Parts: sequence; structure tokens; C-alpha cells
Amino acid sequence: MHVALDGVGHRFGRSGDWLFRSLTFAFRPGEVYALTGPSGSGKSTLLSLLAGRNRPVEGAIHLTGIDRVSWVFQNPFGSPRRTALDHVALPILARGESAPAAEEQAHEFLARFELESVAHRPFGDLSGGESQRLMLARGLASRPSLLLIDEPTAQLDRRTAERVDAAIAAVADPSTIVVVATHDARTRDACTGLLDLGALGGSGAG
Ligand SMILES: Nc1ncnc2c1ncn2[C@@H]1O[C@H](COP(=O)(O)OP(=O)(O)OP(=O)(O)O)[C@@H](O)[C@H]1O
Repeated sequence: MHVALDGVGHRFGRSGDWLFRSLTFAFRPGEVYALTGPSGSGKSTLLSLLAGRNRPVEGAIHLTGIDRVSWVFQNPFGSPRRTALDHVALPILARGESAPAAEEQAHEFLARFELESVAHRPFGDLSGGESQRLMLARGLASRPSLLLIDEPTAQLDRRTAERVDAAIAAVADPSTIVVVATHDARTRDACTGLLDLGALGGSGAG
């Protein structure tokens, strides 16, 4: 299973500026890649291309063995009265697991993100950092082969962001390719791989 960028270039409109060109890179499972670059360099656009929402203007994106893509948005969202446990158990139920199995696995995901103590708390009562960590747990609970995370610490204060950065390491999974778009140097440092759109001409193989 892998995701490869092969000479990828993108711009909006026929006369728009190129956001990036000749981007060649290989993403592998088990790694957590930081996707960095200045504001406007095309991080969110590249996530959309990886998710298949748009096609690149130049080059190709090869998704080999990718059967499920999950996306964690910048702003946590959920059902205010449903518990943290419900939010993680639902995607597991949707995969066809029984209710007891879904609950057991959901507890494991919550523990992985240090959320066991709030398992039965409604989503609406969680702190910003807890909500964002819950989004990471939920993103992983659907067992995606490709997990795309957009600016997970953008809305958080420094201290809360540090706990989310610590959780980034917990997202690593042998059967998942994880890509995290981020401005934040600490989030970048929590990742195991790097694709920097700010570097001239993109980057090499990962
Ligand atoms: N659908 C679109 N049509 C036209 N231009 C777009 C579209 N989507 C994004 N852009 C432009 O493409 C550029 C890159 O946007 P993108 O959101 O990918 O950058 P980014 O690196 O994620 O930025 P930030 O760090 O500020 O979130 C921006 O100038 C943006 O305005």
C-alpha cells in the first residue's frame, strides 16, 4: 500500500499562479507526514487532491491499496449530547462490528489518546484539546488506509496544542498513511516524515 505523487502540479484557473509543480514524493504506511509550507502554499489543496476531491492539473497521484480515506478537520465537530465514546464507537459500528466489539475498540482508541476519563462525557462539555484529540481517535476508528489531518492545532492555545502534538505520535498505525497539514513547528516535529511545500520545487521521496 502506498501513495505516490508523480510530478504533481496544481493551479486554479488556466492563468492562475502555480501553487506547486513537479512534486514527486512517496508516502508509506506506518509514518506520519507533516505537510508544511507558508500560508497559501497549497497545503489544504494538496490534501484535497490526495482525497480525490480534485485532480491535479499536471502529473498524477497514485493511490495503491487505499480503500478508505478519513479526514480530520481543523475545527472539531460532533453531536453535543452524544458522549465521547459514542463518537468513536459509531464509525466502528459503521464498519460492521457488533455493538459490544465497537464499544471495546472505542475504549481502546480513547485510551490511546488519553481520553478514557471523559469517555462518558457529552461532546459539548469537552475542552478544545479533548475535542481535537477525540477527532483524531474518531478519524482512526474508521480504520482508514489514508488519514488526512488539516491544521489540528490551529485553533488551540499553546498548552492545549502541546497535548494534541503529543497525540499526533499516537496516530501512527502500521496500516495507515497519515498526512498532517500544519504551520506549527512542534506539530511538524511530532511527525516522522516531511513534505515541505515551501522548499523550492517540492521535496524528494519520503
Ligand atoms: N477553489 C479555489 N479556487 C481558487 N483559488 C483557490 C481555491 N482553493 C484555494 N485557492 C487558493 O489557492 C491558494 C492555496 O490555498 P490553500 O488553502 O491550499 O493553502 P494553504 O497552504 O492550506 O493555506 P493556509 O495555511 O493559509 O491554510 C490560496 O491562494 C487560495 O486562495
